[in-house]
Amino acid sequence: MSKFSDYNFNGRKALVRVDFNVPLNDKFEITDDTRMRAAVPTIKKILKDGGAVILMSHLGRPKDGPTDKYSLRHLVYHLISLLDGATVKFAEDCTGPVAEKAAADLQMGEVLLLENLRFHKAEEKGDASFAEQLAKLGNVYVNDAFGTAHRAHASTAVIAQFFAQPDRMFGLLMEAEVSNAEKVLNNATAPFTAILGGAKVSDKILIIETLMDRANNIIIGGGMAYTFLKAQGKEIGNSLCENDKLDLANELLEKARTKGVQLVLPVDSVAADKFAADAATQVVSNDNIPAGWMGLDIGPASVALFSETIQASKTILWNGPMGVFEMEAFQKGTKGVADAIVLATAQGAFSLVGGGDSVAAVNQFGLADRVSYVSTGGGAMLEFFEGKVLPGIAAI
Ligand SMILES: Nc1ncnc2c1ncn2[C@@H]1O[C@H](COP(=O)(O)OP(=O)(O)O)[C@@H](O)[C@H]1O
Ligand SMILES: O=C(OP(=O)(O)O)[C@H](O)COP(=O)(O)O
Repeated sequence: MSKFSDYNFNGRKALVRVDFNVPLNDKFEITDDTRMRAAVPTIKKILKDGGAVILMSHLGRPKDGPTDKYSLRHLVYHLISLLDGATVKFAEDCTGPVAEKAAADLQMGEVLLLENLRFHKAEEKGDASFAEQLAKLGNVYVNDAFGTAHRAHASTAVIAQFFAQPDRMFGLLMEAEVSNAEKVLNNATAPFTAILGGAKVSDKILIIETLMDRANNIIIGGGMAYTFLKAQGKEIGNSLCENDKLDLANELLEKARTKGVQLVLPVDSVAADKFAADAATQVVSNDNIPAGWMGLDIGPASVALFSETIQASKTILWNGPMGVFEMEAFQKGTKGVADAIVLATAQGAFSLVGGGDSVAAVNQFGLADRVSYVSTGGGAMLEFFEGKVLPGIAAI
């Protein structure tokens, strides 16, 4: 496999898959640019060599084609500033005549950002002819999207077959992420605690079973917890829940018991009467969320319970906020868990925090430099720790 730093991009148009799936607020402002900053060294090296860069990414999970909310156009000005004023052009589509003309007109030293790949259903389907159309835009392929390496999509995995060696490779971010994750995986000291939360329940619940082979403790908070609580017969009101995963949740609770893995669930929640920053709130025990209310954060007793396990751990892996930390009323749980991880780290534990929103939370609290490693990948990092070869890595 060719090594990115040894490759000379002079005169070449590099098609670079990045993960620019950054959080945006309702004014389309970027609230955390970690993933963009993390891709800058790769982009700069190609430009410095005398090459041109064509960036491909997804943003969010658009369901019905092009929508302004999910347009990568919102990222252009910030990208220009991160690249010290380099020329950044934008193509309104990632394939077809618009993209082809923009790529053909692109000059060496310039950057072209393509519109959201997921505006085409073919991307997530891993459609080979869509991948081939993307591949035609450049003459070398660089995968720097660690955060999306667990997806077998057209731009992350299928596209690689259209580039022969040495014209396909990982970028600097992907190299660094994989090497760090390998180091942690091979040197993890017990007790090993995985902390899961967030809102991508149907995806990430599937990871728990394999994680049980590695982790001594699995803490489950955030939106992920309520499927487990409901499976235990608790009243969760309108909290986030995957009703078709209730049996799986019960099986996982049973497997944890059999394997001697401590699966820790929240004991209380900050319940809200609506999903809004100005909602009425109350702290309730988790068997008692009133009908019509929803758990939007873990409560103080849960923070204390989780902190105890975290502080007794030597290796800590965290993906998924404990609540809707974007709203002030629901950020105490995430902050409390972050504080416990920082304390454990100061006492010698190795802590790895990953995922677009989890990293945004840690940055928001000013704690990013007090954990051992911040990863751009959430689901990707978890699947790596399951021992899987991620499709984006295998394809290269
Ligand atoms: N109890 C909850 N109910 C609804 N959403 C939640 C809850 N707890 C956390 N979230 C949301 O989960 C989102 C992050 O989930 P996810 O994408 O899985 O994390 P990451 O991006 O770190 O991998 C955040 O936007 C947060 O508001
Ligand atoms: O944000 C991401 O993953 P994460 O929420 O697990 O950190 C990646 O950009 C992948 O996005 P996806 O989960 O919509 O495929």
